[in-house]
Amino acid sequence: MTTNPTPRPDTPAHGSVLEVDRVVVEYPAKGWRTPPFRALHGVSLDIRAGETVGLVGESGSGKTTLGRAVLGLAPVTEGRIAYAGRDISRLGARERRALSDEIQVVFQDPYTSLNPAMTVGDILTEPLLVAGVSRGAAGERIRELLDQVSLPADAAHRLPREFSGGQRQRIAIARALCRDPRLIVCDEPVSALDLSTQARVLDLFIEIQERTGVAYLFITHDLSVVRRISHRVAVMYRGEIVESGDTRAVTTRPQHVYTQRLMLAALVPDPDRQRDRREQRRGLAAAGS
Ligand SMILES: Nc1ncnc2c1ncn2[C@@H]1O[C@H](COP(=O)(O)OP(=O)(O)OP(=O)(O)O)[C@@H](O)[C@H]1O
Repeated sequence: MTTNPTPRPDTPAHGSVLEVDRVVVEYPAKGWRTPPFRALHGVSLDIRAGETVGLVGESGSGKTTLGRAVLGLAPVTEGRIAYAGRDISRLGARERRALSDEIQVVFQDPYTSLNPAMTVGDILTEPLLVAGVSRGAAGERIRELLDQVSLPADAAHRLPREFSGGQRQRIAIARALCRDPRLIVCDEPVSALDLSTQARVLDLFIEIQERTGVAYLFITHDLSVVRRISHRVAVMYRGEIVESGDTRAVTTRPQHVYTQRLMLAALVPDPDRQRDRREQRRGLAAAGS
């Protein structure tokens, strides 16, 4: 991250919002000759109220699968996932829908996660009406939500395609906030954004958390993002959490050989990121001139 090096506050000392206890996820076999694919091998993790836990690891290590298991979108074969002390590992569709007041998601791609045919107002109204909020109260809430994510009130009348990637991600965040969730699964929510937009959207996540006390399971492959946003970090490798702890400790003194490799890989300059940084520096120079 380029801006705002302020460290995250201390880990909040509240009870667990989410407890993942030795969870195994197996995806069904593709054919009768192949066995089911075990994507998670007994993963344990907890997230406290108001806390951000970053989940890092290489592609295919199981980060999204864990997020999907929390959301009830991947089958929990063994183990238990508890939300506020209640087992949510194997809920029926109706119970799961009721839980969407409490657990929400922001996906990676702001270009596909919003219905292109709906105005922003309709996108935000839908979950409110489903929750039984009146149209009048929904209108008021939408103005409040747009203000919270720093979008103008007239955004409600426009379509997603009329917004930039960063603005679309703000709309997705507003949608996630509609029903005051206590936990948001954020699956690579800034990966599709350029560096300066990433920094602003991360600041928005942090500001919302400080105001509402929402907790984040923050999935990312980017260590600079995890350092910026997470109180604690868990490192995944081949379906297991191989190391976890305070972000600063894990990222400055990694103990597991895989985490050490991940840190070393992050030091190798990435041509796309260098180009981003050059463009950002040019933009800042132009703005200052
Ligand atoms: N629906 C599915 N059916 C079968 N296998 C799957 C399914 N979804 C994911 N997998 C497999 O599970 C493993 C973990 O995938 P997952 O998407 O959770 O990893 P990830 O760490 O999030 O990767 P990325 O960073 O690339 O998104 C991979 O081997 C993947 O191929």
